[in-house]
Amino acid sequence: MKIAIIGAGNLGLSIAKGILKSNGATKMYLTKRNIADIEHFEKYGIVTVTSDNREAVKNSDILIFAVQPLHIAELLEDLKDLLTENHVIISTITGYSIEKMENILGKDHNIIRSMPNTAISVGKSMTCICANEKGKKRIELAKAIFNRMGHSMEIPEVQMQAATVICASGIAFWMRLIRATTQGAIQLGFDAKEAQELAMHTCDGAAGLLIASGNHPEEEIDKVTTPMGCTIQGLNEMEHHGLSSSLIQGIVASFDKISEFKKVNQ
Ligand SMILES: NC(=O)C1=CN([C@@H]2O[C@H](COP(=O)(O)OP(=O)(O)OC[C@H]3O[C@@H](n4cnc5c(N)ncnc54)[C@H](O)[C@@H]3O)[C@@H](O)[C@H]2O)C=CC1
Ligand SMILES: O=C(O)[C@@H]1CCC=N1
Repeated sequence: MKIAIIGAGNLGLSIAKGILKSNGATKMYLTKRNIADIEHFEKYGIVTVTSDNREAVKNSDILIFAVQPLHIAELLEDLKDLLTENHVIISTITGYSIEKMENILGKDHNIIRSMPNTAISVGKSMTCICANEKGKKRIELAKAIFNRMGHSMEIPEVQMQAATVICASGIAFWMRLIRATTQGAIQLGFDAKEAQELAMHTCDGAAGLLIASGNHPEEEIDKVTTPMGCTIQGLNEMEHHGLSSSLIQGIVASFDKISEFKKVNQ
């Protein structure tokens, strides 16, 4: 598979690392306007780093667009004469609809909209995807690409903004919870490094338990909360201070903000 990542910034490079880690390409182009800080990727034999998007498109089958929303329209206009019905065009652009892409490229292209997160660099992204009519035939291929780098879910396009909050911004929300747990552990006497190790692996274990068992979180909580014990004491104190409520309010605030972008972009 020949893959081009157009816009190798934070997310684009995370995807590149995920592809390299999973041996997901035979050839990979990474493009950026100023390539100085990504040239070292050429040490991986399959990677070509260039600021020439046209060269990357001409030599690739799968095109992953990861530029800021502001730049995508101009970029597609510049490249549209090179895009063929065989290309699989995958956008990661927040808030940029399939309709907008079709308005520039027409309906005869395989267009996939995706929402990965930065954990794609370590093969652990939760990636949501949807496709235009033509691209539906390629959605299994897109899922296979993202499944090599984590887990994917096909969703209706109307849920893309919500998926952005839960999965892409979600990485930051979970990081903050891990940091808070780390701070708590330091207060209880662990050094900073140990504290983070305890917090990260406990978090990983909690998610792993649910993924492997398919259980509801509360079922697993019931197994930990000894009556009159320390777990329920801690949990209830957290809830008195609004733990669940604060998370939900944050998620809704994030969604309100992304919905505002959408209005501005329309
Ligand atoms: N950072 C994240 O966690 C996530 C970001 N996204 C979306 O992915 C897109 C990229 O986000 P980031 O990587 O955070 O942004 P970024 O700003 O780090 O990366 C964008 C890259 O595109 C390059 N670029 C700009 N114009 C270009 C052009 N004409 N040709 C080639 N490269 C060009 C820039 O130099 C930059 O390196 C955004 O649309 C964002 O909404 C989606 C999910 C998660
Ligand atoms: O914070 C943001 O607006 C973008 C969307 C998802 C991740 N970064």
